[in-house]
Amino acid sequence: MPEHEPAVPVRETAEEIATMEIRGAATIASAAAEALAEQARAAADGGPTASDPAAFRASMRAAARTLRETRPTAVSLPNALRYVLQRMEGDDVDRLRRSVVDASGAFVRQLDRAQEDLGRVGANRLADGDTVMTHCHSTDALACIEAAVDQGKSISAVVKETRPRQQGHITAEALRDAGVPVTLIVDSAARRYLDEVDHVVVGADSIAADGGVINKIGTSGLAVNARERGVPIMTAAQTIKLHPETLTGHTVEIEMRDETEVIDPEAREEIGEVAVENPAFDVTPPRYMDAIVTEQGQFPPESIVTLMRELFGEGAAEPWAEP
Ligand SMILES: O=P(O)(O)OC[C@H]1O[C@H](OP(=O)(O)O)[C@H](O)[C@@H]1O
Repeated sequence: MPEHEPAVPVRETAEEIATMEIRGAATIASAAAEALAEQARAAADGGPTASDPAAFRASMRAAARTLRETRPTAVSLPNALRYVLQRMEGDDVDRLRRSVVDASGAFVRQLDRAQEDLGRVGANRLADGDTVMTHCHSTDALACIEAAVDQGKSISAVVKETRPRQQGHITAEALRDAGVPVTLIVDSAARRYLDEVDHVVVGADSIAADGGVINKIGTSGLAVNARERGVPIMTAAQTIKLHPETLTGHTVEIEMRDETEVIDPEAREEIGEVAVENPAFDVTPPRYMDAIVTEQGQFPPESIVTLMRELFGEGAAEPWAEP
């Protein structure tokens, strides 16, 4: 089987995911599904892949591998690739192309619907007059707060800036646009402000079979503090965040990012011989999380395995693997 260089839009999307120009687990998933549709169009358009179904399929698998290799932690990415590639079918290139483009469109529509549905579920947990605390920027978490506002509830927010990349700024802007009064704080002020907060709402990049929540670094400390203060904490996560490989004992790889996100080169030079580490995510044990809110309703973290089995079976196929 010849090596296939993915089409330009796939390489561009992969680069944007790796550099976090495209970021957030749900956004990464829809960008990856759309990139596969672009690959299908390009592969059907010319060259050996346009007339050879086997070459077309191989080019789709190669594109999926390129996208898969960008970032390791958010399972929404491989789940998106699986969804599209498992629906690739047909004996000729035209049918194959159509099946990929249709599956990609269906995936993205499903993603949007799921976010709307989970938003309503999460909103039901919030009461009029509540103050919520957020961590990082999660479109699933925002959907819950925005749905509560749409239900006519008055909600305020304490937004953690979320070092090192300060995605909290994106959350602050989004909430401000939704008419939510926002107080932006540094991460280390979170415990102090928990006394003024009714709910903590976070997203997830992956959810493990034991109910462990893998989310932006700092989530686990926030959850432990919230429990100590008696503030309920929920994770808003569409079911594409469920990590099927954890059903068979695999752990979720935590992405380690570059030290330049933590410290600028000049300060680094001055500090000299010390190690700098930059894990992007951590794991919150299920006992510190009150609920996982999905488009299928809310679940105690320990029971999420039942939903995972129902949706993903016992394993996780890798339809992008080389034959
Ligand atoms: O899918 P949605 O809810 O938008 O985001 C889920 C999570 O993805 C983000 O990761 P990163 O910023 O890509 O590292 C954050 O950890 C956020 O909580």
